[in-house]
Amino acid sequence: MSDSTAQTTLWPAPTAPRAVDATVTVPGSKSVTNRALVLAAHSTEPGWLRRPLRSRDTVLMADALRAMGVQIEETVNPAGGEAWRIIPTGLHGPATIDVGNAGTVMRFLPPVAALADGPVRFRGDARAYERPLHGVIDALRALGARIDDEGRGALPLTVNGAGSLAGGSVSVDASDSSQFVSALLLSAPRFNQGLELRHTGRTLPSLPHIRMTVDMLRKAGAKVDAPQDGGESNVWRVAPSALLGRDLTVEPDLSNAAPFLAAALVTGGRVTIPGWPRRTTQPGDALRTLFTAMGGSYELTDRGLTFTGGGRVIGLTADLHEVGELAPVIAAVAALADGESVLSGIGHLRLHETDRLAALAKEINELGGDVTETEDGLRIRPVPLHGGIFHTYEDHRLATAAAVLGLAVDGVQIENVATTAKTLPEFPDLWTDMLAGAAPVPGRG
Ligand SMILES: O=C(O)C1=C[C@@H](OP(=O)(O)O)[C@@H](O)[C@H](O)C1
Ligand SMILES: C=C(OP(=O)(O)O)C(=O)O
Repeated sequence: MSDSTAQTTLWPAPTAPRAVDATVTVPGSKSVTNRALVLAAHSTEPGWLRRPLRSRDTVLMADALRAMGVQIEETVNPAGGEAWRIIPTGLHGPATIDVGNAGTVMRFLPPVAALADGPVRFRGDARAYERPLHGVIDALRALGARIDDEGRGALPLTVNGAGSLAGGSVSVDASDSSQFVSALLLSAPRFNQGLELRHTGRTLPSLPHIRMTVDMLRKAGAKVDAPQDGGESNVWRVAPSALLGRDLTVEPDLSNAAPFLAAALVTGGRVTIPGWPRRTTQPGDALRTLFTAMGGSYELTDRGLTFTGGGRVIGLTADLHEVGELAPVIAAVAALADGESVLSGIGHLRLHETDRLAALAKEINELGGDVTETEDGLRIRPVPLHGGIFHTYEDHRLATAAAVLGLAVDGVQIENVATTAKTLPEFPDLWTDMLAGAAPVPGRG
């Protein structure tokens, strides 16, 4: 969490003048958009991606695929939002890919590069060089790829693609990140022998994200056996096959809905998120039950999800292993609750955009809070907070968590709120519009 304090722009987080009552249109899912781009690049025919998320992580993904020869044309969707036409071509190097600090880009693309013809070099933000990539690098090597990583198991690296990859059986320890598994599965239909992946680690975080990978692979025509179907636990099998071009409309990013639903909870107000899917693999769907346990209630109708705060915020004891992405905002809500919270199962958050456990504890405590790090999570005792600077360590979810605290605490100043551009560039406007009770942003029909 060390290298981010150079940014000094401060955003005064608005306090909530009253209970919020707003409809907030949340842009598309990062995880769905970036998986869809990879699958479309592997397809045998062009595809459409409607209402994709346009943010730093997804633009990095699109630009990286373009660098390997994929055509991505950006058009306006007559039904609202954007529509990207993806025209797959023979993947090739030489190319240089900037992964920024996007886990999806740095993990999902080395397997794609292994299928490209020519060298593909990967670089990224300073933090990206600290995030683990060993699960992807070691597995690709075992499956036949040539990779120069100076023995680091991390960036920078060059994948010397040969135009095809043998594939076969491999064991992976993905306890650091579920993205190791998703990365290999997403490209596996294109491996000559497909893939049999056995997870050997002690724990496997973010299972909903792996289910999302399997679901999207199947919808693109891949044949996948997965533990979620009651098969052998910890083993995924993907048969070699062609993939279909899809016409896919991206769901709203439910993890990015977290701060807005949190606003309903902590102000005792009401927020509606249009387009909330009835069925989804997104981990953010768990917010319905998690925030209900913290004192709110919800209604899921054709209009979307309406979440209503109950006037008091209850502390939460929960294992967030499957939904770690939600932890920063939940921690902020917990700091405003009327009882202690213990969030566990999220040791892997130390490997995210920043060490999120250390950063949350430090920054909430700087505002007068009482947060301690445990071995695999956080213990949060609510105490009266005061204003101050909340450092964000170039972590979008630290910034949105700080905004939640700012609703109830005067004088919270968020350093570099623009870091929300990683997945939600519109965040400051959506937030102030919500507090003004403004209408939904245009673009989503
Ligand atoms: O596959 C994905 O789209 C993601 C998987 C998760 O990663 P980890 O398993 O590393 O937590 C999640 O936190 C990340 O934001 C997105
Ligand atoms: C962990 C996250 O991102 P990444 O895809 O960079 O891992 C996140 O968005 O919370």
